[in-house]
Amino acid sequence: MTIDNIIITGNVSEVLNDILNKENYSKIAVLVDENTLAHCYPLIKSNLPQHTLIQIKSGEINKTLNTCTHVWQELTDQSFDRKSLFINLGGGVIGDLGGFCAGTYKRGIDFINLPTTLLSQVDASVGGKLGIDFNGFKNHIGLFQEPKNVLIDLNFLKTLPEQELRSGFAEILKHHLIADRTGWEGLKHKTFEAMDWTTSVPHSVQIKHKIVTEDPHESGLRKALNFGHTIGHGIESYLLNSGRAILHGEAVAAGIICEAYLSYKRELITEEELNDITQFIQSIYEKINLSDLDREEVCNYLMQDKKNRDNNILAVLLNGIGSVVWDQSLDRQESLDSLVFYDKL
Ligand SMILES: NC(=O)c1ccc[n+]([C@@H]2O[C@H](COP(=O)([O-])OP(=O)(O)OC[C@H]3O[C@@H](n4cnc5c(N)ncnc54)[C@H](O)[C@@H]3O)[C@@H](O)[C@H]2O)c1
Ligand SMILES: O=C(O)C(=O)C[C@@H](O)[C@H](O)[C@H](O)COP(=O)(O)O
Ligand SMILES: [Zn+2]
Repeated sequence: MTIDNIIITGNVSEVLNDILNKENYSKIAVLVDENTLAHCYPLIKSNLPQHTLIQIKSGEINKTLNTCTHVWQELTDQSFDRKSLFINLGGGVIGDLGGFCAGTYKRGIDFINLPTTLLSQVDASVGGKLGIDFNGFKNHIGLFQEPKNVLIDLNFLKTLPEQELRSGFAEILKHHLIADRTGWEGLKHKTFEAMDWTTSVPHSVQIKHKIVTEDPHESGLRKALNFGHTIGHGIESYLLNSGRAILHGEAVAAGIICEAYLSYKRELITEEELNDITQFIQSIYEKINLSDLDREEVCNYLMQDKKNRDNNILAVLLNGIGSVVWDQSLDRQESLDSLVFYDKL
């Protein structure tokens, strides 16, 4: 299946080779971490023309400027010029950071995303949001720039740990809640084990692609994709910076419960809809334990959310299932209340 520059294939190596044969890149770099080097690189290696491997350490904790410096240094040492190509072979951390490095090196060189996690296949590789964390704030420094191509191959998922699959599933769930009411009605009765990635990956890619095509730079509609992320990023950032890191999707799942609760409090969804969402998420994700003090700390992080304006926290809430409203002003007490609701589940 192909949507614009996104190709879903069962043979990523061949498709990549075809693309490279049509271009005349001066040099090629492939960015990996230790896991994608071991599990994903073997799937593309034999068909790749001469290239340089650049390796970084895995994990959100390394999505930082220091890691970028290492990448830019390698490109510079090996005289990569503006006709070079950068290939991101990995999950969302590799895609966000590698895309940021490529998009800024000599003011930008082409890059191709080969997403290897469920989360990056259904979300992070699509839409050109690139960046790194700074001073502990998520994606604080970055830019919008589209990859030349996104090549999605479900074969990569065969080696992905189950916890990572569950994390990626949170973004699939988000896509249903913000844009597909009918799909949610079917999904909510399923177990995680019954999920079929061959249908749900293209479905999610279609939803995300449609939104980012309409509003690439997040002036309005694209904020829908941030549902669950106001509180979710607060939880993720706080726990990362206090040495208790959890996965992005795990934080987003908790954020979805909190923001669904806020939607219910504003009478935007019914109690039954809220219950369906919380029960479904509770059946898939372990509860994140947050003390009173932790919840206060999480709320401090909300002040740096990129959707804010004039020091107002502006969240995205559900407006019925399958639809959202954005720029919804949120005060600290409401945010705390939503975290208390989550805690009491
Ligand atoms: N740009 C966007 O639109 C966007 C969207 C959603 C999330 N994100 C970002 O994406 C990041 C999370 O991405 P992620 O969940 O892919 O995490 P990740 O990139 O950290 O990858 C998860 C883990 O799986 C390993 N791995 C990757 N592919 C593998 C494979 N096929 N087999 C075995 N191990 C493999 C990685 O080495 C890593 O340890 C966060 O930083 C988040 O902010 C960005
Ligand atoms: O693509 C988008 O737009 C999203 O918001 C997708 C999110 O799942 C993703 O986590 C994104 O990186 C969050 O963006 P941010 O602007 O809140 O950092
Ligand atoms: Zn996300």
